[in-house]
Amino acid sequence: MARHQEPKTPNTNSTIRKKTLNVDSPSFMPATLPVPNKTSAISSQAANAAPFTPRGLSSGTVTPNPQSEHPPAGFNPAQIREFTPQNYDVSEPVLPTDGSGSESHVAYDPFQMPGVAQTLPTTPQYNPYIDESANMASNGAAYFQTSSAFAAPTQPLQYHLYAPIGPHREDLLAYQKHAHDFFMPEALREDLQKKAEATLQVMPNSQLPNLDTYHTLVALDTSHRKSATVFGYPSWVYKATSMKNGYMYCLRRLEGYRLTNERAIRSVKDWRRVNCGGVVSVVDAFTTRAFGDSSLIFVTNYHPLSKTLVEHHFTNTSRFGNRASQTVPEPVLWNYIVQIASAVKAVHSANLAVRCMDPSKVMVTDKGRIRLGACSVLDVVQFEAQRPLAELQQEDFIHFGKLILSIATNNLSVTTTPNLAPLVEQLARNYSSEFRDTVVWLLTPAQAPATKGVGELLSGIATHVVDAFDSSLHANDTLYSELAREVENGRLARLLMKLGTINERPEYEGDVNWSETSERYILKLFRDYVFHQVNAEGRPVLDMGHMVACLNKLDAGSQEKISLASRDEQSVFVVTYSEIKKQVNAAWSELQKPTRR
Ligand SMILES: Nc1ncnc2c1ncn2[C@@H]1O[C@H](COP(=O)(O)OP(=O)(O)OP(=O)(O)O)[C@@H](O)[C@H]1O
Repeated sequence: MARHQEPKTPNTNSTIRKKTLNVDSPSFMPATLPVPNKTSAISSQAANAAPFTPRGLSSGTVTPNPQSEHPPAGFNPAQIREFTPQNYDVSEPVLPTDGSGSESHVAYDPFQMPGVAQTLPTTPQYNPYIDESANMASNGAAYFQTSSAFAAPTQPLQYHLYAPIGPHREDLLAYQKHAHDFFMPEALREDLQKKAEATLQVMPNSQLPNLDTYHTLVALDTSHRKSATVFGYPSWVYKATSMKNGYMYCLRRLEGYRLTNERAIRSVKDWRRVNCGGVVSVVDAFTTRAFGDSSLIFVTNYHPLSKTLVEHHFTNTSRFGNRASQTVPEPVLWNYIVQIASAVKAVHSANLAVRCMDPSKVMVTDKGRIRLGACSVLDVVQFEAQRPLAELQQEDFIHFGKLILSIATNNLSVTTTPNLAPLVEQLARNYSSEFRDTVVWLLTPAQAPATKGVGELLSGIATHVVDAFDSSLHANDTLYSELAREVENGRLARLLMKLGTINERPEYEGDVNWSETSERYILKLFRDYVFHQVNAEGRPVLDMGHMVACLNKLDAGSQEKISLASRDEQSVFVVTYSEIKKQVNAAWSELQKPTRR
């Protein structure tokens, strides 16, 4: 532990002797304030305690002497209920900025909106952010514009109040907060971290070649068995890094494919126009001999840790934790139907056809989120067939129906079953007639010359589209609230980095006591105040809410005062967050200075 030196000229308001500082320490109440009339409730200890009168508030020097102010033995401020907590002490005196030391008792209500105050035009409001407003006048004008249309003066944003953005389901009281209320939910954080890890994963001693501008290939196939049923060629899937931009992409390799017509591969560029949340975006296609054969490569967006519908519903345990059951719930299937219908709409509007909707080529990229994963492949591979677009688009509805039927009946051979009637009948056991009718509609070809359109499908399932839209709005709200919480993290991280470079610095420009002297000493005590407090039993206070609140107030430079006790408990400095902020910035600037020669 570092030695403690008393500062030579600390920038403080007052100094008193004090026994213990803990998180419940009350703010001092100047003797001139009216004493609350609570005689019946006052404890004997509090009644006997000498009223604290701050001395030399404006002197700015430390005089650790006053024996008369030493509290009686056994004095425990934590037991005194009558003291007002430090946060937003409405009776806290406001020190004049001229440093005269005289006190004026302007009641400050931080929740009083200026526009609401009746007496506003005549009574000057105490502005706790006076420093910030000065700064904003110079460099924040673009962000905090004052509209002359409103008569009431605007107040700067109260950063440290840390407003939680709703909607909130739980009706919790203000104090009912846990550490996780301040941070991202564990499940979401874990999911994002796992995805980042998967994205950055590399294969040591990989024998896989570099392809065109793609390097660091990692195989994504979990089985070594390859069937050619879907595309007519065995296919392999890799994750790769682009040399051009450093992003990861998914490469699908069709083994043994020989390109005979250049126009076949050019058809892929039409797929770049399709921008839909239900389709894995197609980026490029090229041929290569890097694998020792003639292979066709499709480049698509990479969705880390995604699974195919087969892996998700037809294997024992899915990535999202639920045991794959024999019957997939109907709401899940409606959700799939809505998402695929939206994808089909986007593809058909781009004058293309999906063509491949095999369950092994539809990706589950997140909980309840699916994407068509192998678009454009059959356009190239079956280019020579030159089938009319209208015919392919009509066929999409049948592929769609077979996909849903396959998941609903837990049967992977639907695509090769000639007679689907028994499987359709099976739907009646577990699903509504509306669901069954929708599947039948998809599977039944239109009587020529009539054609089916995706608009017709969407109006038929409109109520389910609205349900899916509503749950999407809820999911969006939830993520937005999470985002709002995380917004604060960047500021706190910067502040912690600054404090980390200053606190306990072993040496600066030959001065081994640099971090312990002058205003840096206050920063050391501030760190103790934020992170090293103990409760009445001497146990560490691990209240993250306290830490987050302190750092936010420091970042905002609040005028709220706190008392910082020296480690030997002989001195206490009463300082505002605003002063500590100036000290952090001063020490940080000093560290940034060029080296003295
Ligand atoms: N765009 C993508 N982003 C991330 N992972 C993907 C992407 N496309 C496919 N994958 C993953 O690659 C793996 C292999 O995909 P593939 O299409 O080969 O499925 P498969 O079940 O092996 O089918 P088949 O037997 O027809 O090859 C799957 O786990 C799938 O989740």
